[in-house]
Amino acid sequence: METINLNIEKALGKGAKEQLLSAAPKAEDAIKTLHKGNGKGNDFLGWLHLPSSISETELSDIEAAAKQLKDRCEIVVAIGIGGSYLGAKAVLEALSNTFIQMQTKQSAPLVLFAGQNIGEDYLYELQHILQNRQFGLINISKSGTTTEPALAFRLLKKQLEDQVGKNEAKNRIIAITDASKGALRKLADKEGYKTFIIPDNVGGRFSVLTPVGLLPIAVAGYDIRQLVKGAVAMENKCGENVPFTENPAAVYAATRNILYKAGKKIEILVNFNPKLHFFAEWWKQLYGESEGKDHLGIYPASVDFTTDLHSMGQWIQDGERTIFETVLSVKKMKYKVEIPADEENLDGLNFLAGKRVDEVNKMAELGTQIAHVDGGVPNLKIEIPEITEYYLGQLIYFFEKACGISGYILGVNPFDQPGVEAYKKNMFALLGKPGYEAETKAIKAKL
Ligand SMILES: O=P(O)(O)OC[C@H]1O[C@](O)(CO)[C@@H](O)[C@@H]1O
Repeated sequence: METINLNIEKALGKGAKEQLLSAAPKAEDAIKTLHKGNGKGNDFLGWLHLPSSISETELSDIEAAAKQLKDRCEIVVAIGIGGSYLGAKAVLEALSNTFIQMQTKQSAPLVLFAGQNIGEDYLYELQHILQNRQFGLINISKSGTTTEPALAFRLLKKQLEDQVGKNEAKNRIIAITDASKGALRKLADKEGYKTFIIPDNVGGRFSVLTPVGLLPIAVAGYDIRQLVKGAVAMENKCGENVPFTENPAAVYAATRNILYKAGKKIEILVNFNPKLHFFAEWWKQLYGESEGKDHLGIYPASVDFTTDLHSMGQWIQDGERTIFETVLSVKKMKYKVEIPADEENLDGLNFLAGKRVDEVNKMAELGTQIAHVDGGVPNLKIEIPEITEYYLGQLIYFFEKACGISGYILGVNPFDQPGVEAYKKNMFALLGKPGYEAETKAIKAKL
């Protein structure tokens, strides 16, 4: 099996080797701190050895629960937001047929998502689609108190109970939450739902390799063992005793911090494969919530190329020089589409006849890299042999490990997210939640 490969040749320019080597000690310290568990946020390091510590019993339990839903449901709605949503969404978007919702024959339930927004029309349309369908729910919330998923669950639980009765609904609802705390734990225990636990020491954005991500992925029919296997391979490749230059997570973390110090405040995660769109959304939460604090942190952005070359391409080529790119480059496509010759050649495309579509895409990728580097945009490249469970598992762990290292190099606590509370406090105050009387008064005075 191959491994994903990080290429930083086009990232640092002249003196790259020296720059990288002078950044090595900080990265090595960060790795030591992570592995000793004596740094900031050290009660949230459960992800570090998570892949290699998942047991056969845990995997079988997840697969059995997935089967229970598969046997009963044509649609399963995974309810959650942030880290309780994006990991599963990223993997499913990457692996699924892009037009899965149009397919009439499904070998596994269609996994839809809810609780990741408060869109009334979204929820109305989802409820409408679920009418008279055999559906089930996976309700995911680590805290068990997040408003968005709680609201979606209240609506969908009622609908399910109305459609199949309370007893059968219990066979179709699985809760993934804390072992003892939170409203969801209370509710699940009271109703007698099957539950999975999100370990205390694994933060939401690092939880894709727990049941949070694994259960929806297994329900959709994908091989969670391969996903975990890939993550284990990367856990070894980025291990504590791997020398700096051979540890891709350390090199990535060090490189992005060198660039940040040089004024590159925005990192754009680029894909040339639309299936990776949501992988970038997952990555944005991982890096945004981990590093964006104490008025520090690279702003994680993303684009889908070549689509966005026709919208954001101008800015990237010519705008303020505060950006760098990290390109997710997929080597091998799953399918083959050849461009046909055309006798009339009215579109002038006969020079491409006989080539595969991916050959055109690869030249677009190379051409873009050269143009952007020429335009002053440092370029990192992560080569992914192909989009499979195994390589996605590698990619997930690679980014998680690099995120921990990068956060420590930056000097922040990469494992908390205090800033997210501000909007919640205001929303509750505005909605008049009991207990928020003083905040309600204060916020109303601002209106
Ligand atoms: O799983 P929970 O507790 O519902 O949280 C969902 C998301 O909300 C946040 O806590 C932010 O409010 C994220 O860190 C997390 O991934």
